[in-house]
Amino acid sequence: MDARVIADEDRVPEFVAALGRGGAPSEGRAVQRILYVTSEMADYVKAGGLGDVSAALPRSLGQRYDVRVLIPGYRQVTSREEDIPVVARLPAAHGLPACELGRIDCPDGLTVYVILCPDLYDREGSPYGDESGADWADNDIRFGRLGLAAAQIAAGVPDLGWTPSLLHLNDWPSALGSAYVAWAGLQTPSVLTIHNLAYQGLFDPSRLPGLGVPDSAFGVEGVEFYGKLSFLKAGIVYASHVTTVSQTYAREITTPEFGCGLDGLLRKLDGEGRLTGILNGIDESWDPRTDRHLESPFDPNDLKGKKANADEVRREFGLAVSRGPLFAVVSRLVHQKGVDLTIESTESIVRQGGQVVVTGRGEERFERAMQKLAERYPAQVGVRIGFEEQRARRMFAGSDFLLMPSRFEPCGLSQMYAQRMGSLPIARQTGGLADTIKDGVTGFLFRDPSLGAMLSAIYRAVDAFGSRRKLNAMRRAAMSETYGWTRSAAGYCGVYDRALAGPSQ
Ligand SMILES: Nc1ncnc2c1ncn2[C@@H]1O[C@H](COP(=O)(O)OP(=O)(O)O[C@H]2O[C@H](CO)[C@@H](O)[C@H](O)[C@H]2O)[C@@H](O)[C@H]1O
Repeated sequence: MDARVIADEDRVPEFVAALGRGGAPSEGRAVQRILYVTSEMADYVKAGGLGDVSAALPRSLGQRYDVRVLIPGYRQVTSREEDIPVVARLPAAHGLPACELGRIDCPDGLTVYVILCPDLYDREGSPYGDESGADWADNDIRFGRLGLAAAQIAAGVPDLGWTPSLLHLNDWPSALGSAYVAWAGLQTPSVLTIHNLAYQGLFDPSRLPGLGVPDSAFGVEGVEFYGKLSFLKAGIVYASHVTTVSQTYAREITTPEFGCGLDGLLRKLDGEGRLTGILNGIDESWDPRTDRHLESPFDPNDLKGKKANADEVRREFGLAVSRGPLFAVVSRLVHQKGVDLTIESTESIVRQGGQVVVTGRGEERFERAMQKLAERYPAQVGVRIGFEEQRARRMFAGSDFLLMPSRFEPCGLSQMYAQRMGSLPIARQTGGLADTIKDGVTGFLFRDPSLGAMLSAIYRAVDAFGSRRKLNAMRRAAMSETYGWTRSAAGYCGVYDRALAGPSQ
């Protein structure tokens, strides 16, 4: 069945007006329908930046398209919503079980379809693993089911009354969706966004039959990656268009240094004009004038309130009262984020009269090393292992600087949140960090992933801290940067429209 034929027949010109946002589409023009497929959505569950993006981008695109979200029915979703009405049933295929499709209508008008399959999703833990951090052993089935559900919806599901014109897939957990579409002979175009190339969803080939991967697809031209099945590679091979979350990262991933073994394939895509970098935005709730989680509001023209937030953060982390600079770390504690460099630089920061507050969760060795620093310098270093957004907000608002020495960073959101809250990022010049921080104007960039390079950026920051005029000028510049979703949404519109127009465009 050609899903695009169905899409053109089913006109919904009243859609935008019904949402009360944007203008009505021009007379007689069909509103294209986008199914945004994701494994995280901050409304319900967030393990990292993908959750933020999935909550904001579909809403932002709602002015132009009829965008609906598809997510697995994790416990965090089903326990939050009273009764989720079942709107369709999706049949089993291969080793992937049958499931029901629920529908949630968010108060702001966004429709979220939920895959109701308690055996796969109703568990205590994160979307990807149990409470100890170990990946679920059946993640191939859990996320194969997500990709297949997307393709089944694209094929047209009886009773649903809605068939997407395009699938927008995100990262490896939904990437198999574009492969299922291709293997079923559907014409529905798909866009795959890579939020992090380092996570590829690799599985043993013994899993192929359960997922219904055709033998012919398991080769270098298809879904095989060094003898394993790669969900992400499947998405890259079969999607109509691939995007990633900054222009610099889009260039970087075509090189062996950042390409995680997929740079050859990505270079080919780039050569065909099928790889695009679109910077993420941040939503409007990140505003120090109105954020009710802060101790005191402030704005670029009146920064007095920032001090009250700093005092509160010091209290919360049990640090000594101080007039020195306060550095924050809000991060997954993993190699990508250069946490080892942060740990190594902390002693120097303390010697210069600074204090460091850390909130994060991740690899045990980094968690332990951070906690050791806090034990060694209890008045200067505070560490909270965990993930709590409100604390993160207070830290961005209260700190003077954010440490983000990422080894690679597809986009990065923390540095944008920090700037909006007047905290100047000290970051490596890579990926989205290079695209969102102006060195010496809104933050401090360094090139080499080395302690020496990071310390020289920290010295520059401490120096700026010594001049109230310079510091406040930089804070004002950082707070005035615009990182809204409008610009990003326009980028996705361009990509969608090209993919919808077909391969020859
Ligand atoms: N302990 C904690 N407590 C509270 N909040 C915490 C936290 N640890 C992290 N966060 C928050 O989680 C989010 C992390 O987003 P990032 O974009 O910085 O990184 P992540 O690597 O997860 O995302 C990947 O996807 C995103 C989205 O595309 C890309 O920006 C990024 O480069 C890519 O690596 C931010 O909202 C941050 O504030």
